[in-house]
Amino acid sequence: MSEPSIPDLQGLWQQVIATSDIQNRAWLRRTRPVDMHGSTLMLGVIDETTRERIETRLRQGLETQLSDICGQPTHLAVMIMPDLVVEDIVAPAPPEDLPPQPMLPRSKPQELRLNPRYTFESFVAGSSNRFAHAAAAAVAETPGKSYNPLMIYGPSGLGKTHLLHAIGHYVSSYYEQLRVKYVSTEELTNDFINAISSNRTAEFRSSYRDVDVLLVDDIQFLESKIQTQEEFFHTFNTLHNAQKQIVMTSDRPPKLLEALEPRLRSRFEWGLMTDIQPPDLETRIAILRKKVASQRLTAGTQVLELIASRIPTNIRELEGALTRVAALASLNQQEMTLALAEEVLHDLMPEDAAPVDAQTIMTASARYFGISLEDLTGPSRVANIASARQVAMYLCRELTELSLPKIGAQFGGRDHSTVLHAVRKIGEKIGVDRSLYTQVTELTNQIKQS
Ligand SMILES: Nc1ncnc2c1ncn2[C@@H]1O[C@H](COP(=O)(O)OP(=O)(O)OP(=O)(O)O)[C@@H](O)[C@H]1O
Repeated sequence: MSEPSIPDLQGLWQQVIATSDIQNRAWLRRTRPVDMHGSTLMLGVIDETTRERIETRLRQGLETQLSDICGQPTHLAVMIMPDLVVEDIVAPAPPEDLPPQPMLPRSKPQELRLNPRYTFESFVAGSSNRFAHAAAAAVAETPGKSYNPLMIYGPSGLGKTHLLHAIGHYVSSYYEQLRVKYVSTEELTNDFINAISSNRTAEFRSSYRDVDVLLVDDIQFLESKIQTQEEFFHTFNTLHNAQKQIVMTSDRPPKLLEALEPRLRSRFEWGLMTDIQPPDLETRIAILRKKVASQRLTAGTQVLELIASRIPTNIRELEGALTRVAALASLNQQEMTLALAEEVLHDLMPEDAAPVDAQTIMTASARYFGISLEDLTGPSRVANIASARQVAMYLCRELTELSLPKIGAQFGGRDHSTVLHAVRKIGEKIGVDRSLYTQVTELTNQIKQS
């Protein structure tokens, strides 16, 4: 290979940045190619933190990418150059009011109430979601500048919320000055109703309009809520006029949100609409593989293939099945074998099982645990009642397509974070508490057969 001249080097490095995973790009913008010696690219970085990141986490992937582009094995030599000018390799440009370099990642999921697991890093892109993933990544990189609004739609459990949270994490990590707000449409509606009843609409407005990125989940729940639609219409206009980013998810494309005001529907179609389809088998296996790695589990390819082939559509169910297989393996202190996976899947997915609703799960749970439905949905914190309630919430999340706020509403108007806590707790506990595992399995069977 003849050595590329310096301008070519910039082009080469931009190609590398463009084909890197989104979560790495902010780091790569803190670098600049300086020279090429033989097959070694000298890379300048602005500080020690960036050097360390590249040396410990990114080097291998970057060298593979470089070698692919150059057509021969190519290596990196990284050096700190504090005076490095990095603006001109930033593409596309960040919003004007930002400094040219991204801030160091910082995490504020607590304030934002984002699920820390829902990041771009943990999202598997495949043919069914590639476009939505790329659009979300573009919006996260340059909020308000690429597609506005961005609307991601598709059936339940396919990663829409995951992508919305990933945008929130990315923007709040790399653009310190930008204010991000994430809400479910149920919360938005409740906030609005509370604001009206307590005469605090001005506060409501500023909390939704003084933001740079507004992320609204499950916008289909605005249907038929005339007053909230009216309010959201003005919020939308204010933000859009100010080039603030709006991202929404929905279970349907805007044109099928029939009970939505036409002027709102048409605004939702202004920017980019992108759907997510059920993942193909390979993507499902890749998702399982990623989950196994992140939870430090061990499972052979055959086991993952079996789970992925049995659960063809909903990714939440896919994860639920893996959790159960892992739980039984842990209880039995054995590997996740094919036989064990078969056993769990047989219980979880009997042939011809009809879809179940929350009411069925709640009635069956109350009966199974010998408590009343009132207790299940009431305020009691007595241990056996609270535990039954958590199991019922867990099963509602696993076996239905209801969102966390909707499940909370079924259980006496509880907050979505209470449901999330229950789902996580039961998911973890079934791996260490055999009697709980048995209860959850028996109850699932009863629900599926009812
Ligand atoms: N491509 C993916 N890679 C990794 N995990 C995924 C992917 N898609 C979905 N998941 C996981 O599947 C689960 C369900 O996804 P999510 O809650 O985002 O679905 P959704 O489309 O928003 O569904 P709903 O409309 O019911 O809220 C989550 O735990 C999410 O992390």
